[in-house]
Amino acid sequence: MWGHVSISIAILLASLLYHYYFREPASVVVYPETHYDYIVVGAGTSGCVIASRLSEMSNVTVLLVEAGGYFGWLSTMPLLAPMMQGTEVDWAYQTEPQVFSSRGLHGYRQNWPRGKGLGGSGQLNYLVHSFGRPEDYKRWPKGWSHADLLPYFQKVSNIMNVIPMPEEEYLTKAFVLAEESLKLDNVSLRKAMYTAKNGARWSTHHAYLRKAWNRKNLHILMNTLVAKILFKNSKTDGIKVIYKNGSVGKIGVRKEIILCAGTINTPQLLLISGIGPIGELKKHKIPVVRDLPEVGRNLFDHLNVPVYVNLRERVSITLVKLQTVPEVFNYFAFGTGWLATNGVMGFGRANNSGLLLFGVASTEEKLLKAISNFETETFRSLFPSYNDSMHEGFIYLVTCLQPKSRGSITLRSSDIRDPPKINPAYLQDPDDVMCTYRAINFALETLDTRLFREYGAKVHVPDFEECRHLRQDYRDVDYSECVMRIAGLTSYHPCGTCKISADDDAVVDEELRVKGVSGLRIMDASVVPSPISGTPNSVLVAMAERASDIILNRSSN
Ligand SMILES: Cc1cc2nc3c(=O)[nH]c(=O)nc-3n(C[C@H](O)[C@H](O)[C@H](O)COP(=O)(O)OP(=O)(O)OC[C@H]3O[C@@H](n4cnc5c(N)ncnc54)[C@H](O)[C@@H]3O)c2cc1C
Repeated sequence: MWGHVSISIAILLASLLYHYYFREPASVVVYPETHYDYIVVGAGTSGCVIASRLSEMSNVTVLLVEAGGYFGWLSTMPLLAPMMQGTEVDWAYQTEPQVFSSRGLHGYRQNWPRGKGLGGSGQLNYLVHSFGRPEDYKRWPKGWSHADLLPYFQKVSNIMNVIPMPEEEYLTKAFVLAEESLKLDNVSLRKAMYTAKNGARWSTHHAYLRKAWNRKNLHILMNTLVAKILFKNSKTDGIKVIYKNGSVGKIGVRKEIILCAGTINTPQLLLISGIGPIGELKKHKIPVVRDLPEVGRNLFDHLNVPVYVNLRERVSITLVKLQTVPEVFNYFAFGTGWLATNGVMGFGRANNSGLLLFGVASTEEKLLKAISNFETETFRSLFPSYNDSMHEGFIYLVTCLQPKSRGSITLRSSDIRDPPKINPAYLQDPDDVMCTYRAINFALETLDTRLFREYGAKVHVPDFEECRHLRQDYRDVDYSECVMRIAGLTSYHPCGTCKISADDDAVVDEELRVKGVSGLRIMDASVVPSPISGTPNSVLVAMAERASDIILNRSSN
């Protein structure tokens, strides 16, 4: 009898799991209707929030169009996120060769991964949570001040399940305690926060879209590329789409199209649709709908300098420690242990200097070289643990939080399938060099504190041929500059290419409406007007919540 009961329970559990994970949600469609009230382009961090909130109104119809499909199980494990880069769920962009940076990377190009599929880059990212600093928003236009966004930040912290790194961790403790000993202004060294639930990734795909994807008034069209926005007398008429099989279609819109395709693809789509600097449109023989000179400009990103710190004590995460049976068992049975985290233990700031403490000592050469695009010599020089999976240490990712360099997105061709030209112009502004140098020194100062000294923390100084004529010491500004121009890496935070502003030079107004046309808004990282002193994902979720209220003419609740 007990045998039958166990089998029945097993079948019940299996069918529940199957239904939870594999059943196609009712909103997913293959053949869309001819018209919708709202069309949301891109199911990434922002698009999932917008589509979910708009479809709460049962009297409107919403279509969410996404170029990719579902992300696989790998995306659920926080620590394995880098393994998805370069796969079919990544747009796998590369920047143009950089003039002022990236000298230790193949072709002087940075890899710029972007998520492709339900959840977008939020399904590929490292889950670090931050809302930046209140003063960041002083430069933002009306309606987007820190006070305006605060109710949304509070709401989002719950919905996105923001949690801290585990309490008992050695490196976190050393990092947080270091704050007391530092004689720096506005310093804060905190335990890193991230968005996860029961050891698994928690993105807007989970927190918003999954809650909405059985609604009758929401349709989700996957594996479909939006190729162009169509206009009739400067008012949006619909979208031109390319389906997976290559066939082309048109879908009409009654109220609004909301672009949520991200910092790179949103300006690309606008340009191809005839909205952008007239010179760029003419160069590609694109009929002009609206001359908007700022489309694609104002591109900014944080440039991270990886500073490796050797440790004497066994207090970091090494590959050997990760591959033990209890570690793997604890993850799969209880959703705990290092595999359940993103490995980021501390997040620090002192004025415009930023620090992330990544506690994984081992640097798996094949994977990290593939994702960073580092040349072998650069990689081996930076990371003494490249061939030793037991080496103890950690990586400080050091950054200037308010970079001044600005780059651009321009077209390679008028075909949406051709990747646009990405030029972040890292370190073009000399102030960014000094700002990054100060951040490196901030990192060094944290190491000269009690617990880090007890752990035997000692900074590793890379021996780059190009910097050998200089004093091999990060405290030497010329040496630090040399290293940052060779080894600085994207932090994956590009924003700003369709900035919000009340000024004439803006792409969208304070209500996110694209200037000079009607029925078109943007809500994604491209509208962020100036850098956030932290990570952008949670800020975008809050902004998308506010954008939904603006579109539906609701107040915050
Ligand atoms: C590797 C990596 C690590 C990161 N780590 C962090 C972190 O730890 N913390 C943090 O806060 N931020 C992090 N970020 C940044 C953060 O994830 C992004 O800023 C955020 O996800 C951007 O959201 P978005 O809505 O602007 O665009 P996305 O989330 O990129 O969404 C855009 C969506 O639009 C779709 N799309 C694009 N073009 C088209 C088209 N023509 N037709 C149809 N669909 C289209 C895309 O496929 C995608 O799904 C990271 C990013 C990456 C890539």
